[in-house]
Amino acid sequence: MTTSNRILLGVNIDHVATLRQARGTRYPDPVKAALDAEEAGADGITVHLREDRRHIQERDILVLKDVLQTRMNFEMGVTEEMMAFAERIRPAHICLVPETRQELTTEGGLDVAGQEARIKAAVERLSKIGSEVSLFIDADERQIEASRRVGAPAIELHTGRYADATTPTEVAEELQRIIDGVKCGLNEGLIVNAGHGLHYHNVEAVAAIKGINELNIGHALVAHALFVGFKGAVAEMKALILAAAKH
Ligand SMILES: CC(=O)[C@@H](O)[C@H](O)COP(=O)(O)O
Ligand SMILES: NCC(=O)COP(=O)(O)O
Repeated sequence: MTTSNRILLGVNIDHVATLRQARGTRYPDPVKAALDAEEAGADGITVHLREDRRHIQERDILVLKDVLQTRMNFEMGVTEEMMAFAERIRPAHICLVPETRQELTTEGGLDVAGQEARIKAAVERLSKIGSEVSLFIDADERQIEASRRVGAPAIELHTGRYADATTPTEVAEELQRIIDGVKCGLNEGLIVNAGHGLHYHNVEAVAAIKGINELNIGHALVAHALFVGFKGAVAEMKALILAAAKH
């Protein structure tokens, strides 16, 4: 079991593309954001090619594939279209996420326990291209155990419920759920990442959990970048999580 204090920051650039797609312009370019993020200390770049293409486009992924200095974490729904695209791109990391067309954002984790055969087949197929496959799941023992059974080397715990919690009791309960999930994942021999809805005001408690490998953060960084620039936003977040992880 790993319990090191080292923690990585994966910068999700989806919402740079959201702004571009709002007007159908060529700017702002998520590729530039990715390169700035790397300069500011990002350990990896996360992109979610949604089925409805509301933000990231194929072009973004193709260019990123050629220019990234770090590594790409490609988030995708479990569909034949995405599987074929991933096989073409061969990203270092792939995170399988649940997707419904109408959702505002990713609501809840992938139901691995409820569709083990389908997810196992996807993990096997994507592992063959050399990608490290991760499953975006709720911090739920049943889902974590199923993730190990289907052969995924990594999981990403969905921190959205923690981020959305409003009362101190609710925040403490949701944080505890993540702490227990990390412990369970490590006991199952999995690499444990976390993300969704993390912000400058709520990230420290999660970064302080021993054994988390990487936090994936996007929306809050893009929002803060409006005021301090993308490099500044990433550098601030990186400093915050490294300091929290040291304690
Ligand atoms: C899976 C995940 O948590 C991110 O990819 C997130 O989904 C990106 O933002 P949207 O959900 O708004 O597309
Ligand atoms: N997988 C979570 C992610 O990449 C970033 O989510 P958010 O910070 O944009 O909510």
